[in-house]
Amino acid sequence: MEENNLFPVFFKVNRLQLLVVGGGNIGHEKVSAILSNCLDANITVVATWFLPELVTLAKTAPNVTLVQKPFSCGDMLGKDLAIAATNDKELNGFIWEKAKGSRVLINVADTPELCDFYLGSVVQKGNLKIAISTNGKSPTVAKRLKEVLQEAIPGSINEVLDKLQTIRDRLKGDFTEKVKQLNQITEVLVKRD
Ligand SMILES: C[C@@]1(CC(=O)O)C2=NC(=C\c3[nH]c(c(CCC(=O)O)c3CC(=O)O)Cc3[nH]c(c(CC(=O)O)c3CCC(=O)O)/C=C3\N/C(=C\2)[C@@H](CCC(=O)O)[C@]3(C)CC(=O)O)/[C@H]1CCC(=O)O
Ligand SMILES: NC(=O)c1ccc[n+]([C@@H]2O[C@H](COP(=O)([O-])OP(=O)(O)OC[C@H]3O[C@@H](n4cnc5c(N)ncnc54)[C@H](O)[C@@H]3O)[C@@H](O)[C@H]2O)c1
Repeated sequence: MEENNLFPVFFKVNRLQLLVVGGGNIGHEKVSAILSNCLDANITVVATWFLPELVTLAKTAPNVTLVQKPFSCGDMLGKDLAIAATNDKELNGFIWEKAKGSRVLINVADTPELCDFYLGSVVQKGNLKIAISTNGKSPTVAKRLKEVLQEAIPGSINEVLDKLQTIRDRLKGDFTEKVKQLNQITEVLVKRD
């Protein structure tokens, strides 16, 4: 079996600078996926034309800038993450080269082998967030699994998290003692009878 070496992390995209090149279906899909997690994400979208839905969406987000022009190397300046989502594979490869030259992490939407990271399918229940990846095998399965988990996890999980945070802040004792107590309190979450 092929190895799955992906290491999941959760980015604070309102503290990073993102570049998306391409404003068609995929550019729109990626920007919309980011904004549904963080409406104040900092995103510059560079494209020769934009899908009207993306123009409408950008108006709802305070830190999204649409720049209508062909991609140029300077667009990579000061960026932390980039997504190449144009319909030109050769151009996407060129954007990848520029990102690597600037040490910017990049996702090339049509070429998983060139991706430093994948976008995940995201389950959200208040403060709980679960990101799903199929190692690029089937984003559709990731989407379906998201639907299953979204249904299965009760909305009350957010209250549980809030209460646990209060308890966590109140607990006295050294670190080991706190961890022991938190594990005892949360044992019910995994108990089967
Ligand atoms: C999870 C999600 C996040 C997001 O984008 O928001 C996501 N794709 C989603 C949906 C989706 N994408 C595609 C379909 C159509 C059916 C199909 O082709 O399967 C559907 C389903 C649909 O839309 O119903 C087509 C597609 N996707 C990629 C390629 C290129 C290739 O594989 O070569 C092609 C073919 C292009 C072509 O043929 O032209 C590549 C990638 N897509 C990824 C993520 C990364 C791997 C994630 C993983 O490890 O599982 C990766 C590798 C890179 C990346 O984009 O980060 C999002 C779920 C949204 C949700 O949760 O609702
Ligand atoms: N990762 C995924 O989830 C996924 C899913 C489906 C398709 N894809 C792939 O993604 C690619 C994009 O597909 P699409 O449907 O969004 O295409 P599209 O035709 O809808 O949009 C293309 C975009 O690229 C821009 N563009 C083209 N040349 C440019 C340049 N020189 N500078 C700046 N912008 C430029 C256009 O202005 C436009 O906004 C395709 O290769 C497709 O196979 C990826």
